[in-house]
Amino acid sequence: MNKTNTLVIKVGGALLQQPQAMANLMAALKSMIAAGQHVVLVHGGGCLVDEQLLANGKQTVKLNGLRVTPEDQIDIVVGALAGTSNKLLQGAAIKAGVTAVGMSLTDGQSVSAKIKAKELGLVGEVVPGNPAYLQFMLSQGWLPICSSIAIDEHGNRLNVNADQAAAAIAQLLDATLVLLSDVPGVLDASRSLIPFLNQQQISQLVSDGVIEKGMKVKVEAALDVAQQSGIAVNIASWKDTQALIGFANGVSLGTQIQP
Ligand SMILES: Nc1ncnc2c1ncn2[C@@H]1O[C@H](COP(=O)(O)OP(=O)(O)O)[C@@H](O)[C@H]1O
Ligand SMILES: CC(=O)N[C@@H](CCC(=O)OP(=O)(O)O)C(=O)O
Repeated sequence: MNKTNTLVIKVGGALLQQPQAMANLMAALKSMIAAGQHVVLVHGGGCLVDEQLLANGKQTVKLNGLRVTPEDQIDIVVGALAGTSNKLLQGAAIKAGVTAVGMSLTDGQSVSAKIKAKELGLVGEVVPGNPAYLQFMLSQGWLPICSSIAIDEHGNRLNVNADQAAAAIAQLLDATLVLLSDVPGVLDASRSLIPFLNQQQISQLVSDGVIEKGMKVKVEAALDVAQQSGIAVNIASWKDTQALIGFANGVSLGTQIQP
């Protein structure tokens, strides 16, 4: 664990379709917060975005794991991520007895954002900004629940990949980062869990096509944080909440991405 005793936990969107798993996660977070652990929850919601785009007759295009976000899709994306996904998680937190604050990336200038690349449309890249807003909430023992929607200096709403969003928040708070997904961690070509990965092994697995799509974005965000902070980043499943509690007490978890 890091020196600030802060854990940034990112959950992928598939969790939001499983109420029992959300309840289990919130119960685990409640016990961690009661034990004095500071926790920030950053969330995705890619599958809810998919559903809403489909319901509105829109096509989804992804480039290197990132959703191309044209202007005529941004209302739907913001609604699905900063609205439905954020409030589903806040509801689960409140039901579990956790004091939770729903927020998005640019609240209190926590991060600053700009358009990542013209061909991606309204997709943002973010860098750490001012930690004061998050630090205040953590000092109260509250759980900030942060969506991956940002706003740039021109007022444009931007869609940020949630793993990259969590990486920026972890850097902002000098925190330990855990990325929880619907798989036990990074899997090898025969679908076995890889316990440790360094930069060289990651490059090899990416060029072999074993790590691809959303996992490629995730592993690269994890490596970036690990190398900048010197603290390993773990990729694991949100299904095993006991393992998460164990991790807060020093037990290994999923795949460890090493600096
Ligand atoms: N080597 C790999 N190990 C595990 N999952 C992988 C790998 N390569 C690709 N994936 C895919 O990446 C997915 C996780 O990324 P993503 O869908 O973006 O998750 P999340 O929504 O949790 O961020 C897995 O469900 C799996 O389909
Ligand atoms: C630019 C970009 O790709 N944004 C993502 C944001 C949500 C996300 O990352 O959700 P998961 O963590 O559930 O995958 C998207 O639109 O799907």
